[in-house]
Formats: sequence, C-alpha cells, structure tokens
Amino acid sequence: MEPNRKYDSKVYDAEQSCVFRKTKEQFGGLSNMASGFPLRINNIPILSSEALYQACRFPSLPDVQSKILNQRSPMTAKMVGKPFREDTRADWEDVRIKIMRWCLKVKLAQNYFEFGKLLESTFDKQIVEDSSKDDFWGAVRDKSDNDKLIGVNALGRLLMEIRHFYNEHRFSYNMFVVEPLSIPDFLLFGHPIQVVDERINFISHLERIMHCKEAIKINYTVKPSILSEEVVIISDIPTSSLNTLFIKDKTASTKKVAAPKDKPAKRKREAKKVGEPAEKAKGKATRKSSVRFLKDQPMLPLS
Ligand SMILES: Nc1nc(O)c(N)c(N[C@@H]2O[C@H](COP(=O)(O)O)[C@@H](O)[C@H]2O)n1
Repeated sequence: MEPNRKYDSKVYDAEQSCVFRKTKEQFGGLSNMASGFPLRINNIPILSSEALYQACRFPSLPDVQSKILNQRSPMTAKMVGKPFREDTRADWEDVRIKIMRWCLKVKLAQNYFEFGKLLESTFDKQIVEDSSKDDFWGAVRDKSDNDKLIGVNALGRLLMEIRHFYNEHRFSYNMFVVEPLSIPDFLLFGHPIQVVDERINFISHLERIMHCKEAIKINYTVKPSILSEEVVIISDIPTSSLNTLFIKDKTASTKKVAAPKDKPAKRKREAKKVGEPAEKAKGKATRKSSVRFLKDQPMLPLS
C-alpha cells in the first residue's frame, strides 16, 4: 500500500479469510489492540502497537504521548488520545499508513517468533480486521450478507504486506533492523525516534531456546554506521543445537547447517587423551560459528 492515494474498498469473503475482531480469537494477535507484543522505542517500553501508533499522532505533545503510553490497555491508550485529536500532527492523513507499517515492522522485529508464527499461520489467505464501523483500517460486515466484509481493510492489507516481507526476509538484517521513518518530527518525548536494532536480542533469544547459554560467547562487533554495514556475531554454539534450530525452522532446506563431521570425533580423541568420558565429549561438540546479518540477505550461519 502506498500512502497519499485514495484507497479502494474491497470485498472479502469472511469464510475464506483470516478474520480478527477480538484479541483473544485465533488471529486476535494481529490486532494492534492485542496485548502480549511489547515494544521498545528509544529504550522506552511500549505495551502495544496501538499505543505506539497513537503516540505518533502527537509528536509535539510529549505529555499526551506519556498519557497514551502509560495506559495498560491498548484500547485505553487509543481513547485517552481522543480529547487531543485536533492537535494531531497536520500531515497525519498523509503519514498514518507509513507510521502503521513502521509500527508493524517494529512489532515483528521485537516479537519475532510469536508474531512471525501468527503471520505464518495465515498462509496466503486474506487477512481482514472485522470492524463494526471502521471501514478504513478494517472492513465492515455487509448488512445483507454477513459473510461478506467490505472496506479498505488497510490494517489487514499492511499485515499481508508484512507477511510477505517476513516470508522473503526471514532471518535477515531487514527483519531485525527497522529504520526510523524519514518524515518530519518523528519524535518520542521530544527526541527523534532511533533505529530499532533487534539483532543482539534475537541472538540472545536463540541462546535461551537452544539451552546452551553457558556455551555461547558472543563477540559483537558493530561498525560505526550500523545501518550501512553488516554486523558479525561470533558464537561458540554447540553444533547439535544449531542444527536443531535450523531443522526446526520451516526454512530448514535453505538454512540447515551441516555438522562438521570431523569435530566430534576429534573431540572424542582429545577427550580420551585427557580421560574425559567420550559420551560427554560428544554432547559438548561445538564449533566456531559466525552468524552474519547482511542487508537484504538472509541471515546465514557460516562455518
Ligand atoms: N475503536 C476501535 N476498536 C477496535 O476494537 C479496533 N480494533 C479499532 N481499530 C484500530 O484503531 C486503530 C486506528 O485508530 P484511529 O484511526 O486512530 O481511530 C488501528 O489500530 C485500528 O486497527 N478501533
């Protein structure tokens, strides 16, 4: 979806689509009103993509932003901004789609596994926000045919765009690094919104799910301009865990890492020399592994 053009309304078949209305429903996590997808901008915790989106209306009113961001419920975050709507940034109609897309990218980068899985679960079906009256962000049930939803469904369409992005750029630099929008006054509490960079958090998450925390040593080298340069993360990851991880992932065919066959045997020999039990040595087989994030390329574990 491109900003600055009049959007066309579409008709969706509810039965054939992934529809969300309530946050606790199957696809409810796709709603900005869903809890459980926390964000962090400029090191400020934000409880939902709705709160972030609404805060972006008021870049020159930090007090209103604070009020919005202090709400526990995403719906209340939207509601408390309502009395200030006339102070919404002047170009809001022109930038709101861009801002919503950016919010969703941040939601994905910072909730990679949960939100990614949810997007994946929609396969290539239409995603539609079922709304009682908002036919811009969502679509509204047709009065004469309840199975039809009619509206611009801007949120659903952005989610489908994000799903495509996720499928194309999985484990890529672009997935974890979300640059701020180049629009005037993209501010939070008076400060320019900074790049969101989730690479280290993602790796830490991998460490946790691979249960090999103590075995991992991360040496994080950041070049001064992280936006234009790759970052190399070097880890000592147990080979078996790395394999498991990538085999578990649906992209295993392209991301699978072949275990270096010589290493366990070598370690076994070494272990024998020092009297360590062979079984233990085998289990501990590790290798130096680099995980490299390259702009526009998948993240590839390199041997
Ligand atoms: N009022 C309301 N209730 C819900 O349950 C909703 N899902 C929404 N829609 C969301 O509101 C956001 C846009 O709000 P404004 O354009 O600023 O009014 C967006 O996240 C919609 O998905 N609204």
